Amino acid sequence: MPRTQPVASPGCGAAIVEHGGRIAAHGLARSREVAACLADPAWMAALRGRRLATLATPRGRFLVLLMPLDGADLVVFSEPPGDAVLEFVAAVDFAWDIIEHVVTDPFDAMTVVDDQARVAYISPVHEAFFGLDRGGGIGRPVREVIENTRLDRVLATGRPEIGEIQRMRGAERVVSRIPITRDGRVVGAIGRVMFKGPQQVEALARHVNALQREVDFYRREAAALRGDAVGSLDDIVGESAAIRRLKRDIAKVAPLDVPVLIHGESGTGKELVARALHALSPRRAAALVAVNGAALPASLVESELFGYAPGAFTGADRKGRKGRFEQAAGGTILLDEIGEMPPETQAKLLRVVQEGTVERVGGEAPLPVDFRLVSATHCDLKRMVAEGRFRLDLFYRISPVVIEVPGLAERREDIPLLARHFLHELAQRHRRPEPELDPAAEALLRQADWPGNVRELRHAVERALIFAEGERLTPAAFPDVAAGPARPRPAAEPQGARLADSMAALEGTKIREAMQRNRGNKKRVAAELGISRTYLYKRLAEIDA
Ligand SMILES: Nc1ncnc2c1ncn2[C@@H]1O[C@H](COP(=O)(O)OP(=O)(O)OP(=O)(O)O)[C@@H](O)[C@H]1O
Repeated sequence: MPRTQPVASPGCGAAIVEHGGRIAAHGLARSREVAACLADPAWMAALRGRRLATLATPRGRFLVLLMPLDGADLVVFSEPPGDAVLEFVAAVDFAWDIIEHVVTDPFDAMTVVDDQARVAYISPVHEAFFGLDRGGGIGRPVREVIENTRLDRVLATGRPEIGEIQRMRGAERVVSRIPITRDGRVVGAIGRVMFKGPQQVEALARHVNALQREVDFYRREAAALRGDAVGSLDDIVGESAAIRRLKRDIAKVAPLDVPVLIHGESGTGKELVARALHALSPRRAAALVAVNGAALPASLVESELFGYAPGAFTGADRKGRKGRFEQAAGGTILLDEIGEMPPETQAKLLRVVQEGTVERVGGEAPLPVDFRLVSATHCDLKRMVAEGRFRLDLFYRISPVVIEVPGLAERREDIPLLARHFLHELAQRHRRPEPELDPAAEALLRQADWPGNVRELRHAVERALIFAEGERLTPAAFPDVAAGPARPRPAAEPQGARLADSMAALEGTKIREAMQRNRGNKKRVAAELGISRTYLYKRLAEIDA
C-alpha cells in the first residue's frame, strides 16, 4: 500500500499499480483520497475501460490518464488544461476514443504546428498522402512538409482561415486553418483537410469560395466605376503599429466635421484614408468627390470645380453644369495633390472654403454648398508656405487636423501581408490561380526599398503574377526588385523643392570653401561670392546649426 502523506506538489502525480496489488505512488497519487481510489479494484476497472477520466478531490478536480503496461497500469494525474477539457472528459465515457478518432480520422486529416511553425503532429492518413514515414514530418518546418500550407501565416496573423482551397499533390482540397491560443498568446495552429470526404461538399465549398471572391472583386470594381465612396478601415491592409495608429486616428477624426489634411509619400494609400474618413462619417450616404489638383488644366479649373450657369458658353450644356463642390453636396470633397494647385486656384479655393459658397461660371448669385473638406498631399506644405509657394490662409483652413500616412519603409512588417493581399486580389482579376509567395521572395520584398511605396509593391506583385510560371513565386519573379542597400528615395517633395535643397547644399559648400580660402575674412568672402555680408552671416549661422 502506498504511504499517505501530504504532497509537496499537489498539481500532478503518477502511480504504477501492479495487477498483484502493489502500488508505487508519487506526488498527488500519495494523497489519502487518491490512494484509496488506486486501491479500489472497481475504480481501477472503470478507469481501464475509459483510459481518460476525471477525479474530484478536496484539492480540486484532476484529469486521470491510464496507460496499460505489462502486468501493471501507469496512472497519471494532472491538473486540466482548462475547464472545457475537464467537462468533456467528465461527461463522455469514451472521451479517449473521440480524441483518437479526431487525430486519426481518414476523412478529416489534421496537422498541428507549434508556435515556430514546426510540425508537431500529422494524422496518419495525411502522412501517407505525402509519402512520409510515420512521424517523418515531426519537428520539421511545416512549409517543407506540406505543399501550399499557410499555417505559418495563421500563426503570424492569429486569424483563422476557414474553408479555403489548397492545392496539394495536384488535387484541390478544402482546408481550415485555426490558430490555437493560450492566455491570449498563439501557441500553435491546427490545419484540417477534408481529405476524401463527400466530393460534392468539397466541390460546393470550392465553388462558393470562388464566387465569394468574385463577388467581392466586382463589388469593389463597380463601386470604383460609380465613383462611390465605399471604403472602410478594412481596406487599409497592415498590422504594424503605425497602421494601427493610423486606423485609430481615422476612426477618431471621421465623425467630426472638421477639415482633414492627409500627408504622406506618394503611393502610401492617402486616397484609401480619405475613403475611410468618408465612409465612417455621418456623410457616408452622400458622395465622395475627388479632385486631382495636379491633373486640373488651368483653363478648366473654374468650370470643373464650380460648374457653369446655363448658356455660359456657346456649345456648352444648355442647362449648365454642377461643379465638383456642388456634386459633393452633403458629402465629402477630396482635394488630392493640393500642393500642386497653382496660386490662382488656391485663391479660388480659399473663397469657397471660407464662405461655403460657389459661384458658377457665368452665374449670378453665389450658391451655398455643404461639404466636408479632405485634402491630400505628398508635399511639405509648411515649407511651401515659408517659401511663398502655398497660401498660409488656405493652409490654416485645410489643416486643423493632419493625418500622417506612414511610408512602407516605416512598416516593413506589413510588406508580406500587402503582397499576399495583392496576389489574392490580382489573381482574381486576371483569372489566374493564386500562386504562393515563397519565403525567399517574401524576404526579398521585405528588404527592398520601395520609393513608390504600396503602389510600387502592387505593381511588382502584378508583374510577377502575370509572368509567373508555376505555383510559386520565387525571387526570380521579381527581377526589378533590388535587394540590399536602398536605392535613392525621392523625397516626399515636388521637383522644385528638391532643386532648392541641392542649390542650398551647393551654396553651403561654396561658402565653406571661400571661408577657408579667405581665412575666415567675411568681407572678402562676401565680395568674392557676390553676396551681401548680412546674407553671408545668415547662411553661416544656418550652416553652423
Ligand atoms: N494599406 C494599404 N492596403 C491596401 N492597399 C493599399 C494600401 N496603401 C495603398 N494601397 C494601394 O496602393 C495604391 C496606391 O494608393 P493611393 O492611390 O491611395 O496612394 P496615394 O498616397 O493617394 O498616392 P499619390 O500621392 O501618389 O496619389 C492603390 O492601389 C491602393 O489601393
